[in-house]
Amino acid sequence: MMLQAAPDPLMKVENLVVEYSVGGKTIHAVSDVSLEIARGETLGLVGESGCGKSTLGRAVLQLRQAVSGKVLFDGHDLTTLKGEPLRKMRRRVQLIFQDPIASLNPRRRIGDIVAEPLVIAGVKDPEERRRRVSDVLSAVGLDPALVSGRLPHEFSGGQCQRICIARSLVLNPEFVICDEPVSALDVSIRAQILNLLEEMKARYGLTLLFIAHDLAVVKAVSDRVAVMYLGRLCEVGPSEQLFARPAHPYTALLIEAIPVPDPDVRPTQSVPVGEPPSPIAPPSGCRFRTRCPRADARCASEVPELRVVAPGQFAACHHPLI
Ligand SMILES: Nc1ncnc2c1ncn2[C@@H]1O[C@H](COP(=O)(O)OP(=O)(O)OP(=O)(O)O)[C@@H](O)[C@H]1O
Repeated sequence: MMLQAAPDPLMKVENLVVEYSVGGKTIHAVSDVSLEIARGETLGLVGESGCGKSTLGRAVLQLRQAVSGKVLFDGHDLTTLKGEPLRKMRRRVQLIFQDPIASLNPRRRIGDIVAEPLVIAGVKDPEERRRRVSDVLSAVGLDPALVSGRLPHEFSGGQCQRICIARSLVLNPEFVICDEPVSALDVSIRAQILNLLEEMKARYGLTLLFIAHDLAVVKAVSDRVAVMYLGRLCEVGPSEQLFARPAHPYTALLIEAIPVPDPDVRPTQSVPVGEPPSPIAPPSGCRFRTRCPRADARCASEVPELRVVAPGQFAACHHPLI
């Protein structure tokens, strides 16, 4: 089923399937995922490590080829574009990575790093490049005169993430995929970077796909949230509504496991017991059934489709909680 987020979504993923082949075996990383992201929206994508979040993000950007399915950006199917038309489209879609320090070339100066997308995009006038780099560095809270001539190792993790954000915004993209943008950072500066992303979103009119395993972070920034388990979506809905009344047992367990700031209050339940099954041989029917307290025979034989459980909220579960 298609999940209608807006009459004219900026990004639309249809029945996307992405697999890896390792040692003759197939890893089912993303299986039949459909999603829509409205213009100006932040969609949070959550799930345990290895559930396919990054693979989905990379497949959206065409950094990983999908086995099947479509990725429609502003009406254009990116999976069918090649060469210059794809490069043109890609400039409108950018990615911010988890590890800011590792994603900056240690031998290049900050000014050149941030200017690189402009060079690749063919902005030939050095004066224009300097102006755009200076504008975007100021926007992310760095002084262009002080930082442009320096090397990445002279900056902290938080400052490096600011530089990465500047680099991703220098071409004025419309859509940005933030893949765990704060998980490698010190807890004390995570809020600053999240605030910066919010500010940049407003200033540049961005639409964001925000990938994270940390539900508290996703809750803070997302308009809607999509929950992924072992390559499939299990629930999608407006953020506040989904956190207040989760429908999928997996979402409920993830929410119950969010650490509470008060040390005397312990989470009532931990993240689902045990490790997720292997994506090489995912369980039949509902992939969550082997760890689900509500599973029965039907869950083993029938793949649950995403169905409406409340206005704007969808869950792929035979026994939803609401
Ligand atoms: N390049 C690759 N080659 C083979 N298998 C891969 C590759 N990248 C990811 N995988 C596998 O695909 C599955 C999905 O991985 P992915 O990194 O997309 O998940 P994730 O939810 O983003 O996890 P994490 O938060 O740990 O990055 C995992 O089983 C992973 O081991």
